[in-house]
Amino acid sequence: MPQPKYRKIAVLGYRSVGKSSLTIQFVEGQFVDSYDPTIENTFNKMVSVNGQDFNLQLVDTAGQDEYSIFPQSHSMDIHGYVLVYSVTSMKSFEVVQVLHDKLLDMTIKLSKTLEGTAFSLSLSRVIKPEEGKKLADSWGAAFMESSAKENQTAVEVFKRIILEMEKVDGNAPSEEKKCAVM
Ligand SMILES: Nc1nc2c(ncn2[C@@H]2O[C@H](COP(=O)(O)OP(=O)(O)OP(=O)(O)O)[C@@H](O)[C@H]2O)c(=O)[nH]1
Repeated sequence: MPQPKYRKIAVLGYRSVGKSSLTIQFVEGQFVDSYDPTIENTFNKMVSVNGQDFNLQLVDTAGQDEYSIFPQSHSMDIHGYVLVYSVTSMKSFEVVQVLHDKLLDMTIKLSKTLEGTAFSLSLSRVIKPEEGKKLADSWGAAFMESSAKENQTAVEVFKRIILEMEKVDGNAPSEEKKCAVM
């Protein structure tokens, strides 16, 4: 069995888009209904993807807007980024684009996924899935929509970023096998 690979992932986005809920759903398997603005939280989780164990360190960052000064720490020792917007907030969709530009200014090789938190509120949806997909394609990033209420979609988000990081490392899997979360 190969040694676990250590990977650090930052979850970025505008305020109140569900970064913490998504991260906690993945790490603890529960949905947090209350809103408590994050300063910064770090979580650890072991996952196995395609027979390789990953020791993940997840940095749930404070919500940012276009005027926030991008913390230097968010560009150091990070292997992958999950950029989160809410499908119900145009502002959050604009902010991920600003954050992506800031990341590009700081880092050369980026693994990233764009993540639309779906909030299961299709009535108040303002960003169509096609728009998210188009933006992610223009970045060369993976794209998905998920709900922090559903464990499976939260797991899927982090599995995708692991696969993106593997691609950047030149370890593109020949075929998708399985993902186990421990
Ligand atoms: N219905 C629903 N509510 C969600 C979902 N994700 C997050 N929420 C709610 O949205 C609110 C904000 O979620 P957080 O996870 O705290 O958002 P955040 O992006 O971490 O916020 P900041 O720390 O301010 O940046 C909370 O009340 C959550 O319960 C979701 O997928 N569905």
